[in-house]
Amino acid sequence: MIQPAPAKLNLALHVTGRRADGYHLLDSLVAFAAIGDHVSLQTGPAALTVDGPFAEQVPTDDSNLCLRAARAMGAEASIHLTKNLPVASGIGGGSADAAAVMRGLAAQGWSLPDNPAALGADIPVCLASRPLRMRGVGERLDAVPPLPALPLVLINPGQPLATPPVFAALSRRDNPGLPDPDWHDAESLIDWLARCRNDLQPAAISLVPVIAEVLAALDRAGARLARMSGSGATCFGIFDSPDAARAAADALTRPGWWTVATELAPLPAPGYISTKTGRKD
Ligand SMILES: C[C@](O)(CO)[C@H](O)COP(=O)(O)OP(=O)(O)OC[C@H]1O[C@@H](n2ccc(N)nc2=O)[C@H](O)[C@@H]1O
Ligand SMILES: Nc1ncnc2c1ncn2[C@@H]1O[C@H](COP(=O)(O)OP(=O)(O)OP(=O)(O)O)[C@@H](O)[C@H]1O
Repeated sequence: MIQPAPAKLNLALHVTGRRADGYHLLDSLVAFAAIGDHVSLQTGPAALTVDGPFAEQVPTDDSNLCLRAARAMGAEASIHLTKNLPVASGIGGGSADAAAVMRGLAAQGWSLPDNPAALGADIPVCLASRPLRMRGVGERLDAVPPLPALPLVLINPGQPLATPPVFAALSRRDNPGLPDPDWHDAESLIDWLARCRNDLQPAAISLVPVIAEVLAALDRAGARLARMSGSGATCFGIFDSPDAARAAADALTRPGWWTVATELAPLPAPGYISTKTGRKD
């Protein structure tokens, strides 16, 4: 059984506070791209094999989030991961993989872990794998108006960036939350997004300055809006048409950069999981 593990995009991400345990309170519009990793699962002794363009950057020992997800469900599974997404890149690769394993095992009758977020703050939203407003430290998920088709270019400049140092480099942690979700087409969504930010972006640029170059390159290539996702370093640009996105991706190919033209993922197929209820849709 093959499960998609689509790339997570924080189209907007506001940091609104910090809990006593050091985790940050977020308010984020999260969506998923039509590109991602894949996991396939077979019953059998716990094992992991990995292929794909970024296979060499992924740990294959017990620390791999695929194996940790299976273990958290008490399941024995032989897992094959195709790693198409850059690692430590702000698009949730490891969380998407773990969520895909959980979805696959749940479809085979295993129960989801009591607290999927224990493996990563992004796992609840990746389990749902549909556009949502994410709040708290990732556990509060609310529906949003349907998102329009969005032609996208994703660029990762080839420098892995771990999440904790980006949060640590924040200069403010008490920013206002997102404006009320209010869009009905691509134009109104872009207008709404332009009123939002990624509060982690300046902190990430202070650690990996090439992120600013990626954003400027997306702007120059005609992006209607260019922004970093998550804790970086991957950035996305929104374009007027799939042709414009493809042309920009061709023009923005640089040695060491991962550049892809894509779009938002279609809504999840039957079988995806709502974490609030733990039921299959
Ligand atoms: C930045 C986001 O990608 C936005 O979607 C996520 O909030 C991060 O999700 P994630 O990578 O699954 O994060 P985790 O593996 O749970 O946390 C990694 C580290 O990031 C910091 N962290 C993470 C999430 C959060 N709300 N506040 C934090 O301060 C903590 O130092 C934590 O130890
Ligand atoms: N299946 C996996 N895929 C990617 N990374 C994994 C996996 N399992 C464990 N890891 C480890 O998790 C770390 C974070 O990787 P990941 O790609 O999830 O980060 P990220 O893209 O920054 O995620 P986020 O958007 O949630 O911040 C990596 O340094 C890697 O060593």
